[in-house]
Formats: sequence, structure tokens, C-alpha cells
Amino acid sequence: MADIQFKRILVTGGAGFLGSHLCTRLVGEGHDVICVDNLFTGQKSNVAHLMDKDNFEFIRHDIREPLQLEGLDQIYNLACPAAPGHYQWDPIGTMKTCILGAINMLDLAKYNGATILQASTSECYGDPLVHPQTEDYRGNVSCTGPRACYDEGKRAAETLFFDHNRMHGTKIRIVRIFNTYGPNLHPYDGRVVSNFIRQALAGEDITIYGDGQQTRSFQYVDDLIEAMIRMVNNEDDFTGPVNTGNPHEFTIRELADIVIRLTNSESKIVHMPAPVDDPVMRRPDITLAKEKLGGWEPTIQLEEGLVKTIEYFANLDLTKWRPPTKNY
Ligand SMILES: O=c1ccn([C@@H]2O[C@H](COP(=O)(O)OP(=O)(O)O[C@H]3OC[C@@H](O)[C@H](O)[C@H]3O)[C@@H](O)[C@H]2O)c(=O)[nH]1
Repeated sequence: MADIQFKRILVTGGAGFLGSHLCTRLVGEGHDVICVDNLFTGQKSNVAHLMDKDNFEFIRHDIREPLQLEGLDQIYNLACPAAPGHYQWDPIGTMKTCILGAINMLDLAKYNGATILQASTSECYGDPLVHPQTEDYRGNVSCTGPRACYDEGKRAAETLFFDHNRMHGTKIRIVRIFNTYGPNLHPYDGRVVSNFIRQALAGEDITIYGDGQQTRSFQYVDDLIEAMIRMVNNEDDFTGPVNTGNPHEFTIRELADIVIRLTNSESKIVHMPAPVDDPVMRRPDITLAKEKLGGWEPTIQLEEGLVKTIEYFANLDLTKWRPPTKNY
């Protein structure tokens, strides 16, 4: 029998920010891609350019419900609202997506003998007391605060992945994704990069929450997609968890100044109250990713990535976009 080069790959959250980039890349490589999304924060327009391809299929489905599919080789489990405002809008629903979604997709992976990747998060480290964050740091996470539905949901999903692996031998991969940005971010996503760019382009006030001295490390989406693909296809059965992020760290005030400069905006900066449990600093240690993922490291630095993202936002017709919730 001829060796089949292309794989059948399920991407949950495939119409979302990250999922749409992943689907585009996998379809372009000739794989048979099934995109599942409930379209809560995902958008059909993100995958519109794939709809007429023979090797792409879109299914509107919520992974909190079981899904039966045959012949899968790989699953990328990306489905979950990721912006704090939107994941806190229905916190019980978010936790169900993390936990029931993980169980349903793990069972599907087991049934198919597929390798499954979990999109985990730097939020597993909570408001970290270790800096930069290494994978063996167990985190400083509130289990009762408003972020817990996501932080603890994602932590529980990691637990389920490892238990499935230990109980059933399911082939698992876990990446902990640090703040990521790029085209296809929802204009009303509510996270800092999309907010600042949207505000700057419209000449509206730039909303810094708190004093702006908190830090984040911003990864351009293409670098993340490369890391995820290398992770799923690694032949050492390296499960992770592995950090993927860009270790260059910026204060939120610095980000605001860069966005204002790159957009030639006349927007003013205003300060608003800091969200509860907002992490004070965040930066990935990517030593493990470099070692295990064939020397992977980010190739696109902040200004270059922001220019591409600003260009995307400048061409959006905002009258065609509906905020997923009022929290943006
Ligand atoms: O308009 C805004 C939005 C956000 N911010 C601040 O910018 C920082 C980053 O906030 P974001 O909402 O973009 O993202 P966070 O880092 O808080 O959470 C993210 O972390 C990693 C991912 O897993 C998730 O996508 C998300 O939870 C925070 O300090 C936030 O308070 C602003 O100052 N103004």
C-alpha cells in the first residue's frame, strides 16, 4: 500500500484566532483538515478562504458535547474563549469547555489512536512568583477568583491529559502558550493588543488597566503555529508541557507607546482600574522548547509583528463585527 503522506487532522476552535492560522497552514500543506468551532468567539470569516478547498471541512459544534469522527491522525484542541473578558462572561461554561472538552477530545483521540495537542496557557502559572517561568514552576493560582474558571480549567485539562496518557496510553502533547497576537484577533477580543490597535486607529483613548508597569511577553502567531506543529510531530514522544512564547518582555505602558507610534495616532492614554488577579509579570523561559523542538525560537519581534497586525486591523470593516460579549 502506498505510504499516505497527508494526515487527517481535527482542529477544535479552528475558526478562532489561533485555529484559523493553524487550519490555513495545514490545508496549505495538503492535509485533510476538519475545523470544529461553536462560533462563540471564532468567526467563519477567518476560514472563509478555505471553505471551497477539497481538503477542508467546517463543522459547527461545541466540544462540551461528544463528537464522533473516524480516521483521525491528529487533534489540536484549541477550543476555548481565551480573552479574560469573554472567558469570565460565562465562567461555568468556560470551565466546562476546558474539562468536558478535554475529556471528549481525549476519548476521540483514544478511539482513533490519534496524537492530541492541548492548547494550554501561561495562565497555569497564575500571578507568578518565579520569573521567568519554567515548566517545573507549579504556579500561584487563585482557585476562587474570577480568572480561575480559565486558569484552573486549563490546569485541570492538563491533569486529564496526563491521566489519559497514564491510563490508556493516549498520545498527548501540551503547549503552554504565552500572550500571542496577530491578524485574525477579534477586533472586540478585549485583550491588550487588539484593544490598543483598535483604539489607536480610531483615535479613541488607549485604556491602560492599572499603572501600566505590569509586563507581558508577546509572541507573533506564526511563531506559535510553527511550535505547535513541531510539538505534535516530534518523534521522541515528548509530551511537554512546554512553554511557547517570545521571551522579550515589555511593560503595558511600553506597548501602548509603540502602538501609538506605529499608527501615528493622536490617541491619549487613560488609566482604568486593574482587573482582579491581573498577573504582575510574565515571561517564558523557552530553554525546553529550543531543546525539544529542533531549535525552535521566535523569529518575529514585536514591532515587525505589530506592523502586520495593524495592517490587518486597518482593513477591517468594524460594522460587520459583533462583540462576543460586552466585556471588551
Ligand atoms: O485594554 C486593555 C486590555 C488589557 N490590559 C492589560 O494588559 C495586560 C494583558 O492583558 P490581556 O487581556 O491581553 O491578557 P492576559 O495576559 O491578562 O491574559 C491572557 O494570558 C494568556 C492567555 O492564555 C490568554 O489569552 C489570556 O488569559 C493585562 O495586564 C491587562 O490588565 C490593558 O491595560 N488594557
